Amino acid sequence: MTENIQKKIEDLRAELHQHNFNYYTLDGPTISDFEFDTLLKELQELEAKHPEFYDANSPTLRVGGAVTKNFPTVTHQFRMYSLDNSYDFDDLEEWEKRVQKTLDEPVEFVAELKYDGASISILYEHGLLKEAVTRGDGFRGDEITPNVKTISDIPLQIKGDFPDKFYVRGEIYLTRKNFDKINKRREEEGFDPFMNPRNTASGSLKIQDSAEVRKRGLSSVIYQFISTENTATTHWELLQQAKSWGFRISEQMKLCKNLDEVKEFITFWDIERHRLGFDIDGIVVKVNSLSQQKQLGFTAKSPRWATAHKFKAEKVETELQKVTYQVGRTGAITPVANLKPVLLAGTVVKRASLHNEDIIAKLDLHEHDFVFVEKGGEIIPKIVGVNHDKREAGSLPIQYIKNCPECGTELVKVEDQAIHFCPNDLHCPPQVVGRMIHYVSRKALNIDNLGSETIEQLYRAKLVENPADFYALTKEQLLPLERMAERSAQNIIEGIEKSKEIPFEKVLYGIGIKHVGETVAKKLAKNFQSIEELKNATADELVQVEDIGGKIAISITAFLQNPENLLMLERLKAYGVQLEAGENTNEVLSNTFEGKTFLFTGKLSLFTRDEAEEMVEKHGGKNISAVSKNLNYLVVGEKAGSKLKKAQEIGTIEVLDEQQFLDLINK
Ligand SMILES: NC(=O)c1ccc[n+]([C@@H]2O[C@H](COP(=O)([O-])OP(=O)(O)OC[C@H]3O[C@@H](n4cnc5c(N)ncnc54)[C@H](O)[C@@H]3O)[C@@H](O)[C@H]2O)c1
Ligand SMILES: [Zn+2]
Repeated sequence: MTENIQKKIEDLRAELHQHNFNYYTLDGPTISDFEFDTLLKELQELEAKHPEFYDANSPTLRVGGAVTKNFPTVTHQFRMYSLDNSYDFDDLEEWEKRVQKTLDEPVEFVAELKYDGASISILYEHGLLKEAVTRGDGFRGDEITPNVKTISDIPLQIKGDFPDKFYVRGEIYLTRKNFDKINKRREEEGFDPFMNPRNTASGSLKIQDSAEVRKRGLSSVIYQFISTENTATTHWELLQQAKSWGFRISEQMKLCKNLDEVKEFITFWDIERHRLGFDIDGIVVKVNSLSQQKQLGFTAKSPRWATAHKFKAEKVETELQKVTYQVGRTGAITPVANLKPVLLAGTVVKRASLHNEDIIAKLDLHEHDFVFVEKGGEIIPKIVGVNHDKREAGSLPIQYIKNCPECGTELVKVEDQAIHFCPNDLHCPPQVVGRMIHYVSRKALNIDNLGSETIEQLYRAKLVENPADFYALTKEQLLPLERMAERSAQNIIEGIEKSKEIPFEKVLYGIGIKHVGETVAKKLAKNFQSIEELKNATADELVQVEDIGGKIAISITAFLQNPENLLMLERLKAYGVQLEAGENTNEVLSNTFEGKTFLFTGKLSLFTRDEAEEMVEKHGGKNISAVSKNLNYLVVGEKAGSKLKKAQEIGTIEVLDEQQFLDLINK
């Protein structure tokens, strides 16, 4: 019997460790928070009954995250804790009773939204942002200062009368609007969309390139202020002070005289949260008085002076009417469940994404099943289960389609992805239209008077089939289109004409080579002076360029070998579109570095990474992206990590500091 219990405890610990890893390190949880919390609670109860199986490493006693090898590790001066949580009011009342019992005096609470993102601790010294660190394992975290500095509502310097040294703690999160924007861009660039704002926010903070982090549009909210100086006596006041010094605090906090007021706040936001522009997963309740907080103290994992009341994802049952399939502009197929309309989380839901074939199989979905639909962290509702009791005898399992619903081409399934694609990228209607929409988009050829609707009309009227056709359009052809006025037709023609001045790198992005996003296009244009040069490059040569891996290289060569694409490029060139780099983007100053490869790592202080790479190129060298035997020089800034170690192991790579690099140029 005890053996069984010990095994049960150990299995639960192992399982929870794995989920922590999926959630914190991979940003890809495989179960819902509710399921996770239920397992954790089960373990907690078993451990309480069986103290003989105590283990300091148990997930019940430790914060779930970890430090990574990708950033410098920093030890927290003040530990970062987790929060006890629960899904019902009984537990909240229990918590209040314990608090009252310890304090034996009136207690005030602050109720706050529990923002669903990633926590951060930021150190300020003399009013300047000094260091930003993730929670990690609670004792030590990843130092991600450059990434946090890109977040626009986090002040780099503050004004007022504040302690010389203090920490603010807060949550970094993504608004739904910015989350949608990111996914739209990913779709345009041929990547899978991200799952939900929380994982995307957390993942964004771990990107190595802070310019890329900036593009994500992260937000912050500060919910704790820590210093050794006493500037206030309550948590509430501290936050108001923080606000006056320039920090963003939540607009929805409430000071509560008693638990009933807390409950009111919780009940209100359980409904109203759907109208916020961001995700919350519950309400945090804190004891307001700082001296009372001190008296209450901490358990191994959480403060006793705070607790979280979490919201359950709403779940409803409805009937599956049929499964249809959408073809995206990149050719990706998305199965969609069409549902009998049902009210869920404040909106009427008629459709739910089924993501891919594997998910349909895992659900074992049959025609006309009654399904459970949930709106959790994801924006789009998802089907989480089937009510087997209501399944009609003899109903058939859903069969995934074999051919493209738009053009009939047989679908392909990419090896390492669960998704099906229509490979007919040049003639499948949504893909043809998608490519033209991409071509005129702001970051490509920027023909802003030409909207997607007009492009669809032009395509239906058989006036355009690929970007080169735009340049043959006349005003007379545009005028008969629906809702087309003389003036807008004129603007479109002028916009098309003006796009001939758009530089090569943007054209490269615009022609829609799969996996060639903005950054890759820039790198390509830097390394290859014209489309001709690019055509002549082999896949091996392409992968020498930083940021270009095998998958991208193959996609580029395939694109540039296709006769239809070549014809389109010929025509674009004939119309005067820039298919060569302009002058002096790549002037060569010397050939000092000819045949030599460089890589920069760590925090650079004499120049930025972009400047450094440009210097290498201007002196005839090449930048590569990984440490290998092909690398000649590794230039290291402050806090260089794994790349330096690897270079030292290889042994043939010369390691330079920034000054030595400059000296090398001048030699
Ligand atoms: N689905 C999974 O596989 C999986 C795995 C691990 C963890 N989880 C989820 O994460 C939870 C554990 O994570 P945790 O330790 O970060 O606890 P938590 O997320 O439940 O609570 C602590 C965190 O809340 C955040 N927070 C947001 N608003 C706040 C506010 N106003 N005041 C204070 N803190 C605020 C802070 O970042 C803090 O670190 C689990 O209970 C589970 O729900 C899920
Ligand atoms: Zn198709």
